Amino acid sequence: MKTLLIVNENAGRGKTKKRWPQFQHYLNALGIEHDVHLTAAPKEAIEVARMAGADQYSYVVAVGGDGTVNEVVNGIAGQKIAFGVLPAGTGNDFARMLNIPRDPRLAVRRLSDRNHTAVDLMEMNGQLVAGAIGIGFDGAIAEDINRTSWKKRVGPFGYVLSMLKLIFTFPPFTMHLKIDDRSFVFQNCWLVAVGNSKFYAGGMKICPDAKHDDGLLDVCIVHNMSPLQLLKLFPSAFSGNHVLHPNVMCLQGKKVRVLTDPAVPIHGDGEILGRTPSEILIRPQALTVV
Ligand SMILES: Nc1ncnc2c1ncn2[C@@H]1O[C@H](COP(=O)(O)OP(=O)(O)OP(=O)(O)O)[C@@H](O)[C@H]1O
Repeated sequence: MKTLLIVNENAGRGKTKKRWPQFQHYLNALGIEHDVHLTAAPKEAIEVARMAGADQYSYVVAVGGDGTVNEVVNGIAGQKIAFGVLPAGTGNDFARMLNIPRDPRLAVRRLSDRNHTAVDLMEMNGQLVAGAIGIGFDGAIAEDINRTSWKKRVGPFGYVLSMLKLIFTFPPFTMHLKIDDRSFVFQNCWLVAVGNSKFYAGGMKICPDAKHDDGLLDVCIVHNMSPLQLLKLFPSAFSGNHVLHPNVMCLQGKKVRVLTDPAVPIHGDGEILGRTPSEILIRPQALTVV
């Protein structure tokens, strides 16, 4: 069984370069034969993973964080390849979703078990997303973080800084939402999050009831509140208790359409995916994870 490891040494704010030899030590100790590709630039992992089937690989493992996971998952789409992850990023929400340990020894041991599990994926405009899609305020925060590279390097602190910067200037929007055959209109909407996983931004439980293998999209809408009310609500997103607020609504479905006035930014697992309108579909059990 040929295994390819795609390693992003830049992940984890550059710490993966130092941690990677530890992973390699345990891979060799457990006799996992593998080839290695070290990425030289953003998006390269997509192209490398895209060629993996033609090169006879049965397993492709991302070594990095959620950005690397996203690139590899998109690259192997449509190929008969099982996906694995050795978490080495900052947030590691995909690994958290599957209880994959951060400790290199334990993570490599889990990989060596070769147990397979099927995981749902989301698809938006031809792009696959494994964790969560954020539309509106959340998308604007992701845009701000991606614009300012040092904010990426300070992890969750960068998220909070961008949030504080934007909370008093971001204009809430009108949203027409269609979930399967149900239609809704929300005024003064701050954000809508669509989750396959409950985890986002390094452990925040934005869609706390989301399950990665239930064939459903979980939708969380935050609307009709002042900037100060939103700020007060924010810490409760780490426990998932924000959904108890009367102006937070949770829904589920298989197809979500979002139309907003004005158009607002969208991110998928922290990567910018464009602006509304958007259509998000669930692809049940689309990914085999080892
Ligand atoms: N050689 C490289 N140089 C610079 N950037 C790279 C390189 N290889 C990959 N990248 C980019 O690094 C970015 C960050 O990687 P990744 O998301 O895996 O780590 P992270 O941000 O630390 O983790 P997380 O997303 O879990 O918080 C990705 O968007 C990827 O495109």
